[in-house]
Amino acid sequence: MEEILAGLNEAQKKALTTTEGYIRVIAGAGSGKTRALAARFAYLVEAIGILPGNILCVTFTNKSANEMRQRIHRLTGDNDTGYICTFHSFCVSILQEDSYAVSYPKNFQVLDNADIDAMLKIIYEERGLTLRHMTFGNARDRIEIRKQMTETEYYRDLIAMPLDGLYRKYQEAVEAEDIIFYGYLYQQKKCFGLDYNDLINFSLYIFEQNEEICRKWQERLEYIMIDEFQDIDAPQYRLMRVLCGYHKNLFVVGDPDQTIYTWRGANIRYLLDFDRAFPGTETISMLQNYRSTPQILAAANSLIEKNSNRIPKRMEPVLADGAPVICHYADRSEEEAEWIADRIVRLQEEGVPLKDVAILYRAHYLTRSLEDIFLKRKIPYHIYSGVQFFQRMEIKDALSYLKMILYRDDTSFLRIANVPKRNLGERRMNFLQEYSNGQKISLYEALKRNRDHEIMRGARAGEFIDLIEKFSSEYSDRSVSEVLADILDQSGYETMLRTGGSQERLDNLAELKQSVFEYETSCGEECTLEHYLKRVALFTNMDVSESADGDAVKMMTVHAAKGLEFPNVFLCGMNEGIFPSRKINTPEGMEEERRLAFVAMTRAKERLFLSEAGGRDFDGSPRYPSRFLLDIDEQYLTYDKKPREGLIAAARDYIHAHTHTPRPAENYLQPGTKVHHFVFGDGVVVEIDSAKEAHLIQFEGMDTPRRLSVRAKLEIIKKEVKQE
Ligand SMILES: Nc1ncnc2c1ncn2[C@@H]1O[C@H](COP(=O)(O)OP(=O)(O)OP(=O)(O)O)[C@@H](O)[C@H]1O
Repeated sequence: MEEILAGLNEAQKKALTTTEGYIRVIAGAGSGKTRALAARFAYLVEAIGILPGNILCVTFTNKSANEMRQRIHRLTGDNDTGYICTFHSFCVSILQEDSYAVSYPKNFQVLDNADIDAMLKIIYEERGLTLRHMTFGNARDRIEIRKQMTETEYYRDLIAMPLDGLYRKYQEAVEAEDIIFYGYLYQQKKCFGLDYNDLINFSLYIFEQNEEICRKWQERLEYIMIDEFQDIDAPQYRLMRVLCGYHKNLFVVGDPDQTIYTWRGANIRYLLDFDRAFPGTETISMLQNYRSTPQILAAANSLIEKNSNRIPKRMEPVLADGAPVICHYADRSEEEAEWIADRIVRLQEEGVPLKDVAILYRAHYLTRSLEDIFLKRKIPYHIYSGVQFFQRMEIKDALSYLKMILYRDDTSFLRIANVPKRNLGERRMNFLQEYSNGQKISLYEALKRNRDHEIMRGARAGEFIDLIEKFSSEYSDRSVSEVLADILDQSGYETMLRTGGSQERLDNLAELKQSVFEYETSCGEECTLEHYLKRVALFTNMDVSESADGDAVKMMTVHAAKGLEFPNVFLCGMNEGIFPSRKINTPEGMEEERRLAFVAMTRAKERLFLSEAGGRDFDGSPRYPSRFLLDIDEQYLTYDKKPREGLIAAARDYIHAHTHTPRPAENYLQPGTKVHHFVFGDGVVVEIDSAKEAHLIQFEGMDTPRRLSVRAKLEIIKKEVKQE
C-alpha cells in the first residue's frame, strides 16, 4: 500500500482512499488525474482486496485502456485487470454475455465505418442509387442522426422484427434516405451486425427489459471509475447511471477546460451538475501541474482565460523553469515546414530522440508540406491519423478473411471471395445475390448450395469453400495470430500481393500480425477470434503498436493527442481559418476551439513551439495569424520570427469582423420567468439557447416547447431568476 501511495500529493491520496460513494475530481490539465485513477484501481485491488473483475474503469480511447491495463499489471502483478475499457468496448462485454436476451447470437458482429460502407454499396447497387443521391459519408451521418434523434426506437425493429419484415420495409421505401436507412437495418440484421450506437442502445434495452440481467451487472460492478468525464454523452451517462445503481460507488474525473467533443454529443453539464444528480458527492480538486514547465503553463493559462463561459481555475506549475515558448511566423507553409524540420534537427543535435517530438495540428491536410520536407531530409516520422490503418484495403481484406471463418457474412464475402481471383466475377455474383435474396440466406450459403451448379463451372468456388470450412473447424484451438498468418498464406492473398510487388501492403500486413500478437499478450483475458473481431471494429490508428515505428517524430491531430503527453510539442498551422477552423460559426464553437488549442499546448512537457504561415489561402484571401496566438499575453511568447506589425493589425481587424459578439447574459430572460406572448399566450422560459439567440419557452396548452428569438415580443408576467 505504501508503494501505491508513494509520490502522490494530498489530493491524489484523498482520491485514492475515499473509496465509497460518489466522488468527483475536477482538476486541471497535467494534474495527475489519470495517474490517480490508475493508482486508485491498484489501491482498491491491492490495499482493500477488491477483485479486479468487480471494477469498471472507463477510459476515452482503447489506447489509454491499454496503457492503464499495463500500468495496473505493473502495480498489481495480476493478469486479470477487470474491465478497463471504453464505454463501447464494455458494451461488447455485456452483449457477449447477454445478447441472448434480445435473441442475438454470441457471434454478433461489431461494425465499423468500412463495414457500413460495404453494406451501403450493396443497397445502392440493388436499388439503383448513386453517390449523387448521397455520398456514403453523408448516408452514414443521416443513419446516425435518425438513430440518435428522430427514430430513437429503431432498435426495437432491429431486435423484434423478423428479417422478412425488415426486408419488406426496405423494399417499400421510396425516398433515397428511407431506402438507405431500412436497407441498412435489413443488412445489419442479416449478419447480426451492431454499430457503435447499437452497442449502447442494446445494452440499455436489455437492462430495461430484464431486471435480472441488470441486477447481475449492477452487483458485479462494485466500483465504477470514469476518466475524461467532461466528454461523456447522453447515452453513456444513462448507462453509467444504471450501472452504479446498486453499490452507488462512482468516481469520475474531468477537466471542464478540456471539453472538445461537444460536436459529437458530449455535454459538460454532466460533470458540472454531478453533485446535484448524485447527492452527497465529494468533490476533490487538483491544481498542481506536474507535466509542463512554468513557461508552457503561463502561455496555456493566458489562452484559456480568454474563454468567457468558464469556471476560473489556474494551474500551478510544480516543475522548475524551462525553455521559453517559441513562436514562429513563416511567409509560406513550405517555409513553416522547413522551420519545423530545422528545429527538430537542432533538438536531435542536443540529444533529443525523435520519438520525444510530436507535431500536432488541427486538420489532417496540414501534414502534406511537412511530409514533403521530412522525406527530403530523411527525418523519420509516423502519422497517427490520416488514412486509418484499419481502413486500409489490405487490412480490411485480412480481417474479412477472419470474419468469413466466423460469421460468413455477405460484406466479407463480397470483399474477398474473388480476391485473389477465383473467377467469381459479376455474372456469378449476381446469380448468388438473386439466389440469396430469394432464399433469405447468406451469399456464402448460396455458393455452398450451388457449388456444383452449371454456372459455377470454371470458377474456383470449391477451393474457397474448402478453405473457409477447414479454418472454421480448427480455429478455436489456435491463437488468432496463427490463424491470421495461415489464412493469408493458404488463401493465396499474400502471394497475390507479393507478385503484384506491393511491399507497402505486405509491411502493413506484418504490422497487423504484430498488433494481433500484442493484443493477445496484453488484453488481460482469453483472446479468442470472437473476442478479437468484436474489439477490432472499435480500434483506431492510435491502437497500432508503436514498436514498429522506432525513433520517429509523432504526428497527429489535436483530438488524437487528448490525454497524451510529449517532451517536445510543435503546434503548427496556427492561422485563422485553420485553427480556429473556418467551419466555426458560433461563440460556443469558438470557445470549444480555444479549449482544443489549450489541450494541444498542455500536452507539452519541456518545450513548446507554435508556428504559422502567411501567404494566401486556396481562395486567394490573405492568411492571418490565429486569434489564439494573439490571445496569449506577449510576455509569454518568444518570437523567433515575428509577422510584420501591419499584418497583426490587419489580423485583428479581420478577427473583429469575423467574430460574432455574443449577446450579453443580461439580455436573456432567466429560466423560470413567466411570460406572455401575443399569439401563444402564457408560458415559462425553460432554457436559454445563446447559440441561436433564443429562449426555449413552454406555453400553457401546448404539448411541446417553442424556441423563440430573443427579439420576439414578450411581456414579463413574473420574474423568476432562481434557477434550478
Ligand atoms: N504526484 C505526482 N508526482 C509527480 N509526477 C506526477 C504526479 N502526479 C502526476 N504526475 C505526472 O504528471 C503527468 C500528468 O499526469 P496525468 O497524465 O495523470 O495528468 P492528467 O490530469 O490526466 O492530464 P490531462 O488531463 O492533461 O491529460 C504525468 O507525467 C504523471 O506521471
